[in-house]
Amino acid sequence: MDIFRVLTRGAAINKKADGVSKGKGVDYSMNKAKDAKPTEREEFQMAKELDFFRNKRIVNKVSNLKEDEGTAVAGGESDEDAGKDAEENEGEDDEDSLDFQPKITNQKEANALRKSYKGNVTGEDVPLPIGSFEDLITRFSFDKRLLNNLIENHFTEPTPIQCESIPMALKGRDTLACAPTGSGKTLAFLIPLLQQAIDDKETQGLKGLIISPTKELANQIFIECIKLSQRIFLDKKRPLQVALLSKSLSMKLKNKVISDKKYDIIISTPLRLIDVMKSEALDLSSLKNIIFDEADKLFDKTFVEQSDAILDLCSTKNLRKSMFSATIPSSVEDIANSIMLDPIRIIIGHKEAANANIEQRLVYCGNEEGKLIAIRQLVQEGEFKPPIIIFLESITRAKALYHELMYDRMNVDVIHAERTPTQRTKIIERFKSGELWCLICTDVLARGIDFKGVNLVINYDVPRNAQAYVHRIGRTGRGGRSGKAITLYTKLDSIAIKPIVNVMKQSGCEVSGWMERMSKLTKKEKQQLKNGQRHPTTKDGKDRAQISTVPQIDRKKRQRKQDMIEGSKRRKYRDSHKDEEKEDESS
Ligand SMILES: Nc1ncnc2c1ncn2[C@@H]1O[C@H](COP(=O)(O)OP(=O)(O)OP(=O)(O)O)[C@@H](O)[C@H]1O
Repeated sequence: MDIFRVLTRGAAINKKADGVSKGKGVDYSMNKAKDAKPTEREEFQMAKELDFFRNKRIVNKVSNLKEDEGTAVAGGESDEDAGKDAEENEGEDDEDSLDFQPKITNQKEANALRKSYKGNVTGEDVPLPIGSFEDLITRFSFDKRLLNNLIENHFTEPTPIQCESIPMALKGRDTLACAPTGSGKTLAFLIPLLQQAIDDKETQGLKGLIISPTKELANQIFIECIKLSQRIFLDKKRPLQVALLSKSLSMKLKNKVISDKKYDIIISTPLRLIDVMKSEALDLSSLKNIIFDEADKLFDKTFVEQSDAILDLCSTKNLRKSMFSATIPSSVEDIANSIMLDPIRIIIGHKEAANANIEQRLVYCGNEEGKLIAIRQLVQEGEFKPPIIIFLESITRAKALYHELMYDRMNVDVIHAERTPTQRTKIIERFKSGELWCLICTDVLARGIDFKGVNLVINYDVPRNAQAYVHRIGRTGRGGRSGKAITLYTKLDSIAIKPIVNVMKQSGCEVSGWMERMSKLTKKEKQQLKNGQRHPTTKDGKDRAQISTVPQIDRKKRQRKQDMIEGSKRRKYRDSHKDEEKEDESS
């Protein structure tokens, strides 16, 4: 069957005459522009307490503020000019010129606000949340340039996690924060971090460190941080400096080509940071804040030693620590309590639930062959609407599905740990621009990555556990949009599927009687899952059939053809990317 033809029929894409997207002038109907308004129906469907992104127009007073200090944000001026303006404007942000009234002034208002978004905040002496970004001005002398940068980027109202965690951080409190995927946790830690770096302008050297488990996520946080730190100068000549600890920067730091005193905020993966620290190329003695994004990942068995090592390297007294994730198991809470001082615990919604904007579905496929058939059925029924992400449990299986769908002439590519950083970045760019419709990947992309318009997530293989499920499906339904997640399972997944059913229940999905009954894990099954044994008889994944519905003989022929195409592609790719590869190696 020529899946491609069916796919293009079912995909419901609008070919725009004016070609909005970068790629081939194709715009997915579901891939809305950043500031596109939801339809009335969508708006209606969004439960009030789940509308984290109340798209209120920029309040008048804030737009007045922008006009008042237009020079500091006007585009096209040189950094130096901007620096002068910024310097001249300093001290003007007194309360007289900005008579904003804070929205949340007392405990009663705070309680009502928390109830509206199902926020549960506990700890000693918990500060009031903010009800709007304006509240920051009156309560914390928030920097006008930072507020402008928020507005310029269309961040006009804080999301619930931002309402809570920003004041906690600005009050200097350690925080453990859990909020749904796609609900704005990145800004929740970046906004106060930037404000604190501005407040602490006398200090030369690193003040804030953000640790992220993957390069892709570190890069994404860096980009957000750059957006918010535009045109902010700490004194006449010195802009607020943010850096991603890339291979090339770490080399420069090690070789003393760049002074480590240059940066105010650094974003890094654990290993890269430890590597730089081993060479004593980064001084952490002025560090005031450390943030662990995807904290449960950073404190699980893969990363815990590295995260501990990082904490050991941070010698500053009164170092403020924060942990953020969409899933915080109790083991991580225990760690948080052991390393933090009087932490405040913020939970938005239910701790083990998925984002409620995501429609979740399970599809029973009997066996491996059934999974491919299910994909083809989704295509035929018009449900396979790009952009789509498909998750698999291993590199081998991701590659196999990629070849299978390529053979069906679908517009797919694959990302896993064996692809080079350049390849990964390129594929992500193509997917973001709409040029690539379907991204196949392993769990390397399961966490944190913000692809705005993803329509559908397919778990081709059942995720390892409930947390992995929540993060994987969280690549859709982000920023207040709705999304769909389909999990394919076979008879081998009879145990592994149970935690997923439980997440569906916690997230308010309708769960049928049989699912309800099957969701209960026996003691033995719990132990099995703990040991990584996810189906009743054999060790995890070992006897899964290969991904293919094609007879052996055809498969071999097809493989030979595929190898030739791949070989030729690789040669072409190598020729055209020689320089980049060299750069990768040297950086
Ligand atoms: N106050 C806001 N107003 C409008 N959009 C926002 C706001 N805060 C964040 N966003 C947008 O929401 C999207 C999701 O945010 P973010 O990536 O921080 O989610 P997250 O909670 O960290 O998700 P995950 O758990 O998957 O990492 C981003 O596109 C971001 O730009």
